[in-house]
Amino acid sequence: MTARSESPPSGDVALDVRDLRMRYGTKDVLKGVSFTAQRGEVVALLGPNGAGKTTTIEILEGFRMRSAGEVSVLGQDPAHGDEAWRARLGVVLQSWRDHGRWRVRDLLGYLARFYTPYSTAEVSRPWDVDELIKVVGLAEQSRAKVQTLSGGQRRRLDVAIGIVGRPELVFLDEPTAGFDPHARREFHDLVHRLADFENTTVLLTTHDLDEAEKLADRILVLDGGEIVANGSADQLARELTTQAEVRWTSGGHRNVHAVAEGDPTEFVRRLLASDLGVTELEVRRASLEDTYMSLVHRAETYQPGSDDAGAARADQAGADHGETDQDQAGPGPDEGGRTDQDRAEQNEGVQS
Ligand SMILES: Nc1ncnc2c1ncn2[C@@H]1O[C@H](COP(=O)(O)OP(=O)(O)OP(=O)(O)O)[C@@H](O)[C@H]1O
Repeated sequence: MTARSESPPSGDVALDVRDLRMRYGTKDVLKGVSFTAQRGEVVALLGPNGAGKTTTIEILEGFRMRSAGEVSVLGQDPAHGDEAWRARLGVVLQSWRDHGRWRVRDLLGYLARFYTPYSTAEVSRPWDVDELIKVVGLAEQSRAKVQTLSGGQRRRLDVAIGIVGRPELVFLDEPTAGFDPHARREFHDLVHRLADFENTTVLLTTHDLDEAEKLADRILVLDGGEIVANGSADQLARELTTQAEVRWTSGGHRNVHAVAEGDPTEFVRRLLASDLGVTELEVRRASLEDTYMSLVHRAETYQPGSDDAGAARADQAGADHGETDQDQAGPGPDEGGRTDQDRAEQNEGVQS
């Protein structure tokens, strides 16, 4: 591993990842991933199955050796992290099935004791077990055997185990998989509490865009081995998909027009000024899900040298030129950039 070539991160930086690369055999899974996370920041790592999220987290936790790149986790290279450094981290893995015969409180109490030597003037370790049990919503199950817990309760226990040492940085790999909406909301409150009151940095992976939007200060989208987006949910929706959909009814037909770039106001103004007899006008901004899908789609179809790239571009061109009758009847020129899905919706709108 090379020495750090740039200045070390400031004390407010919990995670500093530069040009991280990971190769399994001949397969490059991470191709130069760079990002930082500040103390107290909640960062969500999104990406399709197999994008390399778990690999990234495992490298940052020190469980997996990277192929190349520079990584600093709480000021330490995880490849050389000692016990004292590890005590400052919390880890919640995807699945963990063990200690079934232990009772919830006994297990947490047992694990908590390992953190006592790592208590500092700034951070008192471990977490008081009874308080922690309340915080994660397991007070009623405190005396229950772990094997009797439901899936959601079990996941809460996983989280409790991950934070019992009052970590400064928590890695959560798909923490709410299997949660019901109530448990999910309680978990979100817990993450906010960790970040806001304990100044804990949280790096979580999720497939739930709604969750990423609600929880994360910043969203990283990993695809094709690279970070293809990095920003708040609002920034991603604003900067990456400027697309909006204008829907209206005229002459008994539903219509959809995708405004790919800029402000839909001008289109709407022309629409209303036209003699189309417009009713039920609705302007819908791209959601985070739209943004995410278009990002991943873009990253997957536009890889240089990929056999699919030409076909994908041809598809895109087809979509751009695939004007429907309704487009021609519309109030102005097509802003272009529609996807196949948009086109399908348009056709559906025209025919309905
Ligand atoms: N130990 C390993 N040996 C070889 N290949 C691996 C190994 N671990 C992961 N991979 C491969 O690396 C890629 C990234 O896997 P990873 O588990 O990091 O993705 P992920 O983004 O977490 O996926 P998911 O959303 O499905 O959990 C996948 O193609 C996977 O098959």
